[in-house]
Amino acid sequence: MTYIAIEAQHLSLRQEGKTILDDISLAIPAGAVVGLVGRNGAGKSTLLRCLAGLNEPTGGKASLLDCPSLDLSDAVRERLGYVAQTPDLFEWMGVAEHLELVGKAYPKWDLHRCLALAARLDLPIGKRIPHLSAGEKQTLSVVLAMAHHPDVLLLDEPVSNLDPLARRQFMRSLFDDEDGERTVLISSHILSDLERVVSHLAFIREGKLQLFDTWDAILEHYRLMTFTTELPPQAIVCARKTERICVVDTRRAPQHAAQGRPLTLDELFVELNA
Ligand SMILES: Nc1ncnc2c1ncn2[C@@H]1O[C@H](COP(=O)(O)OP(=O)(O)OP(=O)(O)O)[C@@H](O)[C@H]1O
Repeated sequence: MTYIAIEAQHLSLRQEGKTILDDISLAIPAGAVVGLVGRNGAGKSTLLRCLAGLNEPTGGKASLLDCPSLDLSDAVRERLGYVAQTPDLFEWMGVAEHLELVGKAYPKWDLHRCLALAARLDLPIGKRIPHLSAGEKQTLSVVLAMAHHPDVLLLDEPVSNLDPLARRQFMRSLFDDEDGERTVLISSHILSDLERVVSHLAFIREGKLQLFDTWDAILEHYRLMTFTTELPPQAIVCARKTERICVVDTRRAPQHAAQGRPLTLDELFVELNA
């Protein structure tokens, strides 16, 4: 039976009088690859940090593999990989030393896998950290997060500095057969990359979870159509009523299933943030 690998229950975070996460509830089944999308400042990094136990929420709770994020057991830590938006590297070290140091912290560290991944992603093993480009630093963070065969991966814009070839290689490496079932939550603004790999999408806006659904369901059932008052309100995903445009989940309005047209992920993003 599928279990919930990543969970947020009524997660909220207020900082300096501002609401950053607003009552987010999300249950991600094991094996899902979830794209986390939203505009700049929507709260994606903060949500990932709360899930990883790096930020303490002011309300609600987060858990990974059934373990509270704020009190992760060593066993769960060993099954987790996290890539921060800004790589957190030791500037005085070299790439090889980094791999060795982090490897010692993980009993399941796989040197063969680490070197294979580094080669596949063109990581210059011999360089020192200050001499790495932004993309190379990001690649190193990815290798560090993945070489111990994590079951859960939290990835905060891991490909933003990578060129298209490196991005493709990285996306492929997420699905290495040898790793079996892995749950991934990945934030990215590069929607075309997400389209190729995700099973689910989570849209976040101003700290609120707007939408969480499978990509297949979005493709099959979501339609962009003219807004009319005949549409059942519960079927309307979002609407620009002044322009008489809305997105409808036709599972909740089967009588309107032939109206309008399907949307691309880019279009859905625009409508949800209009
Ligand atoms: N320490 C902090 N104190 C106050 N506000 C903060 C703090 N950290 C982040 N914020 C605010 O929280 C909001 C969410 O930030 P977050 O970094 O989670 O967004 P994001 O969706 O990851 O954005 P981006 O796509 O630009 O990376 C932003 O408005 C940001 O300014």
